[in-house]
Amino acid sequence: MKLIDISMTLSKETPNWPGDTPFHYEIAWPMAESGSVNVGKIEASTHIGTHIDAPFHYDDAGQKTDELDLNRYFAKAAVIDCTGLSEIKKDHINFKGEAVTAVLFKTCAWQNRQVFPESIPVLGTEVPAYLKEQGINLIGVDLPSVDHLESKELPVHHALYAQHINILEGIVLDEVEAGMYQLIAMPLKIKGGDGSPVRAVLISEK
Ligand SMILES: N[C@@H](CC(=O)c1ccccc1NC=O)C(=O)O
Ligand SMILES: [Zn+2]
Ligand SMILES: [Zn+2]
Repeated sequence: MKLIDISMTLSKETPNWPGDTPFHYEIAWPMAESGSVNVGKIEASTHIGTHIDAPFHYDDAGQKTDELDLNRYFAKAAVIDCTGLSEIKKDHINFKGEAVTAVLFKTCAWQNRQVFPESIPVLGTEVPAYLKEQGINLIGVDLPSVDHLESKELPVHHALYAQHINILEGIVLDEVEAGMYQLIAMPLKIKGGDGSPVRAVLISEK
């Protein structure tokens, strides 16, 4: 069994959404003071690095992070190569496989993870309904958002939500071949949360 880590490293270099809270880690209580242990503390946006959006992120009445169904984040996943596309259309989504519930889009459009990208590819408006028909309840992107970065209406977030499809963002798929995998990307159990960083991994089916 081969585990493939598809998570971003969290550090002060991890780019945050413009204006949002950057990642910060420090040792709040060093061994020299506590006498026995180093104890760290962290501060960050819940939308930093590799993370999931809880529906509460885009709907006041939506599910919170601690209310999410974890089965969605332990899923048979198809990685689809969309490298070079500026809009991902229904026709690009061709996976074969039984019981696939997650689709991960490999765009390779966010190459330098030290900086926030200027523009990113997005999903076509017909894609969410099509994915729902295929039994998909989670999508993942190797990008900081599923919508255009300057969008305030977040039409793709809402179109996915209308089809009860959850969102995973900021995965790293550069070295991952298109194909079938088992995905594990568990959110933290943050009470009332709007999202959560995750440690996302794939297990190769080969
Ligand atoms: N939709 C993005 C985050 C996002 O839109 C955002 C994050 C922090 C501050 C503002 C944001 N969006 C709109 O102004 C995401 O899900 O990570
Ligand atoms: Zn997010
Ligand atoms: Zn999002």
